[in-house]
Amino acid sequence: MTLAAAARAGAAAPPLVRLENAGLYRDGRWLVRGVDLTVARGEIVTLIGPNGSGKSTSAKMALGIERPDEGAAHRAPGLTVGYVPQKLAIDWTLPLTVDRLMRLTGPLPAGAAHEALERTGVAHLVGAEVRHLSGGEFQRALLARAIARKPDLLVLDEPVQGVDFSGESALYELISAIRAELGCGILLISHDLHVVMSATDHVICLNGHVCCTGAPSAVAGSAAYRQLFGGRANAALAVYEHRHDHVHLADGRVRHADGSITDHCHPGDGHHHHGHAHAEGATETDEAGHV
Ligand SMILES: Nc1ncnc2c1ncn2[C@@H]1O[C@H](COP(=O)(O)OP(=O)(O)OP(=O)(O)O)[C@@H](O)[C@H]1O
Repeated sequence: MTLAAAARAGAAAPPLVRLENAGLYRDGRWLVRGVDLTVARGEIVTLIGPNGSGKSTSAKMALGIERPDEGAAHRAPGLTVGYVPQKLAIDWTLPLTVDRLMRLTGPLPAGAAHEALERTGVAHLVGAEVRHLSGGEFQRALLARAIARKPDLLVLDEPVQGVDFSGESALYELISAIRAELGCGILLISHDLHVVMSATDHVICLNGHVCCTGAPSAVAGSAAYRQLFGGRANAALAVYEHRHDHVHLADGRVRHADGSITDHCHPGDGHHHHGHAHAEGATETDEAGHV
């Protein structure tokens, strides 16, 4: 049964794509190994990890661009995919309009290019030269190109690169809205831990292998994740610590949101307004595991 037929029949959505213990071996080494991931319709799954940790490689195995040397990659029959690659092989010295960019990989139904460009907010740039676009406009044009055929699965490799901070959140909001409208699944690769952690359903943290995986709050609280990202992890973690307005220090004392340190904390002492996490023997750095 095709995906569309399954949806019409109201059948439980099968995974759009699944990697099982997948690994890719090149030039005498494993680029990545042991990757398990599943993306279902309506779900945003995010791959995070340092440079060279195998994020793009894993996405390419999921897409079928690279074939795993061990493990397996499964895609739903008839799956349609929209892909925003991290790098585009474009000759920037040649003229290329946005309209032409939309059709580089094949013809589009009448109106589809306009509709997609409209959805991503850059329809007015249809005749513009791609090389003249700002970072944000370019990413929106690439996103339009990826959604123009209304894919079942969107694979977005660093979709906010070259976009400033305020533009980033607008773009992530747009991506979430598109997920809801198209009902597609999204496999997202991102460096923006802070934003990603609040925008995704499931996080897979890679470092040549799966270092940790789960709901964003669980991954953010894991020691492996914090070791990998250090200070940046703490910033991302702040998203999940909004209920925590104090920290239990290793020596048993309590540091409050206003910076003051007391021997104990009491619900009525005015320092905090919500419940708090008592972490047995927890230090400042692993307290988040108790969110
Ligand atoms: N086709 C290939 N042949 C050989 N090595 C490759 C190939 N593709 C990627 N690599 C290497 O595999 C490793 C993982 O690359 P990958 O692009 O998956 O990392 P990434 O996590 O997406 O990194 P980044 O955040 O820098 O984009 C890197 O060391 C890269 O140089």
